[in-house]
Amino acid sequence: MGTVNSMNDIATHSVGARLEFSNIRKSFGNTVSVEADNLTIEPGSLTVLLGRSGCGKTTLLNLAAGLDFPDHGSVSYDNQILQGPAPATALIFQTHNLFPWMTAEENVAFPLRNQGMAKSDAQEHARQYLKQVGLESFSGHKPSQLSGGMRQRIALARTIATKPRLLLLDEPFSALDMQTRRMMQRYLLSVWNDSAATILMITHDLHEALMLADRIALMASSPRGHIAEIMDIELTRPRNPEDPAFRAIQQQLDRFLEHETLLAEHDPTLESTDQQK
Ligand SMILES: Nc1ncnc2c1ncn2[C@@H]1O[C@H](COP(=O)(O)OP(=O)(O)OP(=O)(O)O)[C@@H](O)[C@H]1O
Repeated sequence: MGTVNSMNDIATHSVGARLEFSNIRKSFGNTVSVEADNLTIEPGSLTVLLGRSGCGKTTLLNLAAGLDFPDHGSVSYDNQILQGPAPATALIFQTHNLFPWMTAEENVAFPLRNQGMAKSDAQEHARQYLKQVGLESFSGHKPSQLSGGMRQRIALARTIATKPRLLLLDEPFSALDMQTRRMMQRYLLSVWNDSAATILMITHDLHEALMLADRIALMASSPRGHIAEIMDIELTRPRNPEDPAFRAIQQQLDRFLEHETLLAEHDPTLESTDQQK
C-alpha cells in the first residue's frame, strides 16, 4: 500500500523528489543483489528499470523507498541520506493490497482521511479518482466483488489521490489485460504530466517501457544489479509504436535482454539464485 508520511504531503507538493544512489551495494547472504556506482533520478523524471528476472530491480526499488538499506554506499532523497521510509513516497506492486472489508470508495478515501481530510471531502476526492480510472459506478463495491484488474486500478487511484512526490511502481500493470493496461499507461502519463511527481518503475514489457519512459536504466545480472547503461528516450509524445525510431530502440532493448538471458544460461549461479525466489 502507498504510504505518505505527513499530513502536509497531500496536494501541496508540486515538485518531484530527487533520488541519488551512490556506490551502493546490497547483499543477501552471499548473493549480491544490487551494485550500482551512481544513478541519479531527477525530479519529475519518469525512469524505467529494465533487466531480466532476478537482476535486482525490486531490491533497488526497496532501497529507494527506504524500506531497506544498502550495506555500502547511500541513497539520498532531495540530497538527504535516507535513514527510514522515504517521505511523500508511494509504492505500488503487482498485487493491490486493498482492505477487503472496505468499499472501493472507502479504500481510496482511507489515506486521505489519515492525512486529515474531512470525511465528505475525502469521499468526494475518492469518487473523482475512481472516475479517472473508469470505476465511478463501482464505488460501493468491495474488492472481492471486483476483477483483479479493477482492484489494481483502485489501488492506483488510491495512491495517486495522495499526490506522492515519488511514485515507485513494481510491475503495476503486469496482471492486467492488454486493453486495461494501455488505459492505465495513459492514466499514469496524465498523472505524471499534471503532478510533476518523480516516477521510478519496473516493467518487463518493452512496449510499456518505451511508451512511458524518458529514461531507461538497463540493469545487468552479472555483476548482479549493475547499471549497464542509461538511455535517454527522446521520442516525441504521444509515442507511436509504428515509428521506426520507436522500433529501433525496442530492438536494441530486446537485444540487451536476449544477451542477458544467454549470459544467465551459461552462469548456473544466476539461474539457481532466481529459482530460490
Ligand atoms: N530478502 C531476500 N533474501 C534473500 N535474497 C534476496 C532477497 N531479496 C532479493 N534477493 C535476491 O536478490 C536478487 C535480486 O532480487 P530482486 O527481487 O531484486 O530481482 P528482480 O530483478 O526484481 O527480479 P524479478 O524481475 O523476478 O522481480 C535475487 O537473486 C534474489 O533471490
